[in-house]
Amino acid sequence: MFLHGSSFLISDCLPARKRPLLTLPCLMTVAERSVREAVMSAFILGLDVGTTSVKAVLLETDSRSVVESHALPTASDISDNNNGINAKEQDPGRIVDALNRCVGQLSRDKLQRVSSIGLSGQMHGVLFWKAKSGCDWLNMEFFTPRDTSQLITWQDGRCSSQFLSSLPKPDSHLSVASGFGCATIFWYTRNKPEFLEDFTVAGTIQDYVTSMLCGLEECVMTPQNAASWGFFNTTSNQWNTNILTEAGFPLHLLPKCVPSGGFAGKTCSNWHGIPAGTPVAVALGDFQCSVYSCMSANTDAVLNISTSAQLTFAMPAGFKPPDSPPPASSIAYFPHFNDSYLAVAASLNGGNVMATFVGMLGAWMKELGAELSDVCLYEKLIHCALNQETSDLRVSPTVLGERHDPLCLGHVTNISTANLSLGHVTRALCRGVLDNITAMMPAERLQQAAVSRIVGSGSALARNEVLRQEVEKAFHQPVVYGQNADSAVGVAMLLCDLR
Ligand SMILES: Nc1ncnc2c1ncn2[C@@H]1O[C@H](COP(=O)(O)OP(=O)(O)O)[C@@H](O)[C@H]1O
Ligand SMILES: O=C(CO)[C@@H](O)[C@H](O)[C@H](O)[C@H](O)COP(=O)(O)O
Repeated sequence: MFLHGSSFLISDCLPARKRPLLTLPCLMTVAERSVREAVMSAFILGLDVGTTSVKAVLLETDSRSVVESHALPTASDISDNNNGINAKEQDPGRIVDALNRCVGQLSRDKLQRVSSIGLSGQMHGVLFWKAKSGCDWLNMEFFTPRDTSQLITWQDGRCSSQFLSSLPKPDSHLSVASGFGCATIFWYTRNKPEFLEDFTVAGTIQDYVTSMLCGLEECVMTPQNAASWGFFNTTSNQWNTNILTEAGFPLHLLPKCVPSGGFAGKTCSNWHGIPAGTPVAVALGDFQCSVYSCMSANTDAVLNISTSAQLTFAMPAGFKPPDSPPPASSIAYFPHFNDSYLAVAASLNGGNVMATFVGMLGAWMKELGAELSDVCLYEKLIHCALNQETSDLRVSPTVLGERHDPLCLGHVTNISTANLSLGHVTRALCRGVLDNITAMMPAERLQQAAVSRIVGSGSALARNEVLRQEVEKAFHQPVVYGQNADSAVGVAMLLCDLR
């Protein structure tokens, strides 16, 4: 299997016939490879700070191929702080610890020849920190967070529909939802203003890591991540400062916007062998980077399923989004690269639905006096569902609601005595994830956009054959799986292409 202790190789997650072509070094003998590496220039380090796991890849610049990759779960969810507000927070200490361990697993000799670092990560969320004391650098080798808040993630549900409707109308084509940085800051301003007094800077988790690596006292952010916070106009690439000021928003917490592909600074210290002074790009969105890694034609649609799920296609060059968002639309237009846009059905319910089911079963078993690890549960559930090719059980798995319809939570229908096995339930759950996202982005929209192929990406898809089978049933178009389907690869490829 693909698990090595608690870590896994990204390429190992794909079935053998679909494995990425990360093989250039394998075609060479060890001797040829060391000679080549000795004279070879450099590697780009691509990092993705995801909701469930962090990933690190080394991309060889001359061949533009991935030569090493690792992923590690962050196990950073905080479960005991709910206080009835439907909070979803993560511990940045655990995230940075997983990132340090993940980078530390890459070959040190290659890390010493990293020429630039690119980060992507989970969008929408917000972390607060103190400008001068956001982290401690230990032994001038790695850093740990110091004066920071928890990360309030994109899954956070504290902003009710009523609260959101009390906010000013943004000057943006993107509406604001719970879990969006600006909505969360508004929530603190109105419900717990003293909390904000402890902090001077805010950003996404990937922006925080970038700032700490570069020793910055401010936060710099790309339009990709700024758009995901809300109250940002992607045509002017500016925050809605007038609207926000009038509404009493703490403007000093807004990051400085820098174009996607730009650099934030240089590493302020040696980091796992990467020399101090290595350029670090401003962090990008994981969604855009996963698309960059695997969309090879503008007739491709990309279906990424990691913790969340996105089905997306590229809008034609020159597309300009409307001035304001269409009401309750399940499709949004997110900035990609070079003034282009992606039309996306961004579902809050992707691989996390399966993870919730696994978590629920694990908890039930514990209460009943039996224990099985999550890895074991995934394996058994997938096995059972592979033996149950179809099911008449219907699972609508929107346990987090959706941004366009937050109150539509999950439900199960058509339950009979004959469809209650684990195989039926898992099969129906996986089908439900696909039914939901294809309802958000109907087949006609894909046809109108002349989409001729679906490219599947994301490790929830790569690690779950039942989900892949349901993908293949859900679309008229042929489905292929991304060769280098991962945000960490995407951000490294982008930096390589920008050289
Ligand atoms: N052992 C496993 N077997 C199959 N699927 C898994 C396993 N562990 C996690 N997953 C799936 O992978 C998802 C997380 O994917 P990942 O790429 O790590 O997320 P992210 O990029 O959001 O951090 C989980 O929500 C779950 O559906
Ligand atoms: O909601 C959107 C875009 O609007 C998501 O696509 C965006 O990628 C967010 O980063 C995800 O929700 C989190 O990403 P992941 O950890 O599930 O990969």
